[in-house]
Amino acid sequence: MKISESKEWKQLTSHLLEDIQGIKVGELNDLKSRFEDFSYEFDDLLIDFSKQKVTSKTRELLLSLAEAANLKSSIAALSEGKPINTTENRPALHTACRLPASVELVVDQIDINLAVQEEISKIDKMVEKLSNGHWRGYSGKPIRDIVNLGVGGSDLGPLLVCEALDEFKVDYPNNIRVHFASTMDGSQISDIFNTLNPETTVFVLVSKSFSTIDTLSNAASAKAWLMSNCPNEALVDKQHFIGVSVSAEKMGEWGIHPDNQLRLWDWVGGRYSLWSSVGLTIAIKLGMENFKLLLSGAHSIDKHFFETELSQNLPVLMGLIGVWNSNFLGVPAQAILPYDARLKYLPNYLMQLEMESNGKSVTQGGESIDYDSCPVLWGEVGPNAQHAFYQMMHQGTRKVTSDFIAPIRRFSKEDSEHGKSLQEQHLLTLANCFAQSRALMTGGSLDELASNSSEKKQFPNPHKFYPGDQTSTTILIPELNPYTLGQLIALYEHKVFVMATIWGINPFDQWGVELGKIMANETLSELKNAASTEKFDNGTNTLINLVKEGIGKNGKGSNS
Ligand SMILES: O=P(O)(O)OC[C@H]1O[C@H](O)[C@H](O)[C@@H](O)[C@@H]1O
Repeated sequence: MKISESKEWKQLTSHLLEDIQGIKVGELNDLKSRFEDFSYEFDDLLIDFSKQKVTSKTRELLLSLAEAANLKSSIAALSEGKPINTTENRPALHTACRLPASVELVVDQIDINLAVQEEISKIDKMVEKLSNGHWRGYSGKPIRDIVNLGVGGSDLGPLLVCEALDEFKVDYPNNIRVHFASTMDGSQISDIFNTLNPETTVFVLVSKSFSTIDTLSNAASAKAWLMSNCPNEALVDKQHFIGVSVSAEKMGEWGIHPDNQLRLWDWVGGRYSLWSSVGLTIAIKLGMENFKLLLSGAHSIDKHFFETELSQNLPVLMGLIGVWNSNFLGVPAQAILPYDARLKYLPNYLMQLEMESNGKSVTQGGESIDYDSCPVLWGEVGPNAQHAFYQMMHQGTRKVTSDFIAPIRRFSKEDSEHGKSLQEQHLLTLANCFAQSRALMTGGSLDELASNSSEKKQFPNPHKFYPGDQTSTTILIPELNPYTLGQLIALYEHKVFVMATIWGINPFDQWGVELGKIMANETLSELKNAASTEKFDNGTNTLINLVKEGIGKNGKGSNS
């Protein structure tokens, strides 16, 4: 039975019609105990749902929906390593990558934490060798630059963490820096070639499958760059390339030396993999201690998710409210708004996490669903987004729900003038964060606000009127550090799982990305073929033929 046919789903629909429709979220927030009733804490992390359009009854009915969808047993299946990724017949065990070393996790009679810990020691050794200057390039100089070549899940997680925690980077004597190149178009990798020294650069080829053309094409260019400086391929491979993949065979075929291979398992999904050897660049930049703190922050959320009753379980509540917004309130979009520029890659990271996991329209059993799944997610650092797309959120026609994310503490108190000024800037940022969620909720008229009058005008200027009634969740972390960032990311991972479970879909496969890859291969052979093509649709054929004919080569828009 589809979840939309359940009694609990129907009760939510009736609740919407009878109790919620016509109510504005701002009216709910007028109740004195609102914050107390709808905010939750775990460790020092606080989630405030008071600006969501939910009442106690909504919460109660959503929790019943979770029971009806067997959420509890699904959470147990996730934690125990049952093969819940049914289309690929394997477990989803990213949580195993952040287990404390002393804990056993036996799956199919094997303690998989042994394999995890073995890989962590290999990472540790590599970090040590790089940091003490013993890893040397072809000319004997110590390595200074590490370039992560990967895309999607093999790029976004390490990129997010390395950028967000830059202040925690290790001050190596040889001043090691990490860089990222993901796009197949060559722009990023050519910047790397223009700025780094081949003698002191190591490339980390991160690809779970080791067959992703984006990464392999960047890797091929990297090898060509190195070999134009040192024609000894074996030496280049040994001193300048590390591989991270499920397939030792493919890494070997490419030329990755066995000592430089880090292992990944098919039970770690790409977009859930930053906790594994995929996080090598994180460990290099932040050091092993911080990498382990990141893992333990995530593990604290795993324990909370696996062990806490549904009504007090943060990812469960986040997921259920997400379902309520998508399926009952009909909110099609979700904005991710970190009020801290260090989290600038969080929106991109969550776009992949949520939309690649839950952007599906069939159940685990292959049946079409008759309700919406993943909303459209997008985002930007909040203060910048205020000057860009908030206009649409305040006065556009679309419903949007937002996550406002901010650290409570930022700059430590310093007596210097600029220290005080930075403190002020942090307060200014928090003020904007809280004001924007309030403004989205209450709306109002600019004229009335400007005149400080509580009197409502009968005909407010429509251009200066804000309808309000946009919902949001506020997530506050005490401060941004490896532990709290681990918590934040794990929170979202489990929220995605909760939503998938309610919708009955598999969040761990991504068949939707395959068709385009096949078509790109066919298109490439046509582009390379000198004769004009008629193989595809008229529009596509024309685009291909235009490129072959070199249209626009001598016009004003060309400088080649
Ligand atoms: O790690 P790889 O096998 O190279 O995959 C890299 C990425 O590309 C795929 O097409 C998927 O869309 C992503 O889920 C994946 O993270």
